[in-house]
Amino acid sequence: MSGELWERCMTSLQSEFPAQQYNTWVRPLRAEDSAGSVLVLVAPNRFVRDWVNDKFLSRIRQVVCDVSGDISMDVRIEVNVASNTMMNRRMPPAPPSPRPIAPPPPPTTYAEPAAYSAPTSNQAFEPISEDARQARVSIEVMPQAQPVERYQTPQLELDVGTIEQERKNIDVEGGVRHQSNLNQAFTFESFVQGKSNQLALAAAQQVADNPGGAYNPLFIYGGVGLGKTHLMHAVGMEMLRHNPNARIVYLHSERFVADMVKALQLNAINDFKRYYRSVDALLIDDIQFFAGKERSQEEFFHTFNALLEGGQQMILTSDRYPKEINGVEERLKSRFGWGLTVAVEPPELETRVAIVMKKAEEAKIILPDDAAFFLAQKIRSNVRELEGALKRVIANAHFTGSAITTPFIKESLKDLLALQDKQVSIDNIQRVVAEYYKIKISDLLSKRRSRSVARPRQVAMSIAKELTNHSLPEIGNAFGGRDHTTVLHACRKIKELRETDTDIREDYQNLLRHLTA
Ligand SMILES: Nc1ncnc2c1ncn2[C@@H]1O[C@H](COP(=O)(O)OP(=O)(O)OP(=O)(O)O)[C@@H](O)[C@H]1O
Repeated sequence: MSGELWERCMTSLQSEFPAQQYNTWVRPLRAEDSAGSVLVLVAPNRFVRDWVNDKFLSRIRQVVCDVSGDISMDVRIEVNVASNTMMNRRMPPAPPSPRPIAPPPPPTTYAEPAAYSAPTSNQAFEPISEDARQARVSIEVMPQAQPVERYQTPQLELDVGTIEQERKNIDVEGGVRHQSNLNQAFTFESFVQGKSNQLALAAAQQVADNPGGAYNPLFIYGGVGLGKTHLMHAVGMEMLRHNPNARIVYLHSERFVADMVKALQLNAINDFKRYYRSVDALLIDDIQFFAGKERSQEEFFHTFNALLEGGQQMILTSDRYPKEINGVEERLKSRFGWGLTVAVEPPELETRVAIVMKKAEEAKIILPDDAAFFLAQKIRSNVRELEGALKRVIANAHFTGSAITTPFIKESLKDLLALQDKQVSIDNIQRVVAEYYKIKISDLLSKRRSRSVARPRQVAMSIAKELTNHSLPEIGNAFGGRDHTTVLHACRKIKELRETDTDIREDYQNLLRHLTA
């Protein structure tokens, strides 16, 4: 049986499985050419193999029989784990850089060997002196820095107000000084579990308990402000709890790029390489920012291979599924999927309520249930927005000395809520959806049934149901006098498509974001 047959089976499975399940369990399976009626699938790790064997094997077999036209059902599926040899085959030695970098002009104030004082920002990597390298000294007794040019990389786009730099976790080992940049508030305990994130949470916990194991790299993807960074830090914090000396480095991918550019300028690329290859765990956020940065991708590719071979854990996040990141080399994208890829979805109302309550508890404020519910119902775009709204309410309550109640929230967030109420009318949804799909509003209200109009209409109806308080008959009426059952059908259809069709899911997210921003 051939890989080509499996490709066709995958297409069929993609249309029937929810996207998250498909992406996590089916998509990483590769077919090996095999003789007769045996289909050999290769899973990236034991976890995926066992899960597929347990939950999906009979369905996969059925689909293989259907697609191959084997009505006798005489097909055997074997799921194996990628062997080391296979992994090695898939990791050929990297070709030389296609674009050799011209040596940078010598910096005027740079003295060799470089010596640096303790980091002052949350940058991850700083070259240190040869003396320090040989001495393998601890940070407390590091020789004072010479006045030399320092890395002045831009500040990370993080909530630095809440980030406590973990200077404790700076160590010098083999001449490399590590700084984790972990946010101590982002732990598993402070992460609220819901349907939208339970798989990602379970995977993150597994990685924390068994770093460098079967789920390497762990790739977490999903929309803005949904907890990807939080989960990634939680793994790092948990690993530190198990082993306080673990060298864990978190950084935004822009930081990796900036550090690399500086290292090139300062002729310190070997220090840069040594730094990133000597960690126990490397956590890189928003990997999509590597798009178009070829030299950084090249460097990261080598780092990635070195860490994987060394059994060091990597966790990566992105706003989209690895294969869908444009401007990133194929060889990197395929490597992103070698471990475990999990999605975080926007939380449903109950989870939003639980998150608001948790954040209120952390801030030590009393938030009545109805007030938490009100906030969670009103702010749906993402958790960061929700948290921002709660912070505003808390600040207002401190300032005025008032108790936090639903009327107080309404008053405190008057402008925000007015803006939302104004924006999220059915008229506005129709306008935004029509613009998005480049059709006329009148098409949405018409009787036209072509796919190019019918699908956007269903999307618009479904969003109207989600974002407004209008009843199904009211929504039907607003869409050219349609029956409430048509609206109900549209909502069901779009819900189903959001789980199976990446385009619709992204369209829907984009529209929601736009309408609730
Ligand atoms: N399930 C959750 N439980 C508790 N807090 C959460 C949860 N999800 C998100 N948050 C909080 O929401 C805020 C934003 O989360 P985070 O920064 O992890 O989002 P993100 O997905 O990495 O976003 P971006 O793509 O913009 O980087 C953080 O303060 C985080 O603690």
